[in-house]
Amino acid sequence: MLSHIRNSLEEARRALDNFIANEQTLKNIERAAGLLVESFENKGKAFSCGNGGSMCDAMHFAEELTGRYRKNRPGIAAVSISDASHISCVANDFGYDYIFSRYVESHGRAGDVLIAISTSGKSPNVIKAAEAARALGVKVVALTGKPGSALEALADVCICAPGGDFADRVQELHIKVLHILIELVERKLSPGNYA
Ligand SMILES: O=C(CO)[C@@H](O)[C@H](O)[C@H](O)[C@H](O)COP(=O)(O)O
Ligand SMILES: [Zn+2]
Repeated sequence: MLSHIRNSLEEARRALDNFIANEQTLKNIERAAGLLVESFENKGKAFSCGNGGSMCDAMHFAEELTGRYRKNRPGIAAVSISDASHISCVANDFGYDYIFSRYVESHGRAGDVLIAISTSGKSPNVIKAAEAARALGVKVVALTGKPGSALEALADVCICAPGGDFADRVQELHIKVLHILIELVERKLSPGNYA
């Protein structure tokens, strides 16, 4: 048991070390934060979506913008596409592949930002959301695993977080990226919190 615990933590440390060492990745995080800040400053909003653990990440991201991250400040317009009644209706009537894109089509406006999260970069519903966003002029920030995915090809900015053959290490990097994005947005929109 102990060796599995140690191995898992060391694997996570290696994934994080490799991630930090990629200068382009850090620049992409900076660019993604810039897109979010520009959108919020112009009365835009952020959507976030993903499947399974990535839906939890999408929810986590949005609630810390509308609610609270480190310190109190005015709410910021962000919504995760996770309403169960919407998802059950669209999945039932149109198909699971459309659960996110239909929402983006309903609420998306040019200048908004979609945070599209998929560890494989292959989930059809996340890809369709990115396609719907592009068609509307909504900027796409993709969080994926290995570089070269279909989702990356649709993104204005892609933050690739390679983490091996499984989703878990990738997701652990994604939540770090999401927290950094929130912090960068807060630093820009509520600088007093970081004085
Ligand atoms: O959280 C995990 C695995 O850590 C799973 O629930 C995982 O999110 C699901 O298998 C997703 O369906 C994977 O989708 P994606 O990341 O490839 O788009
Ligand atoms: Zn958090």
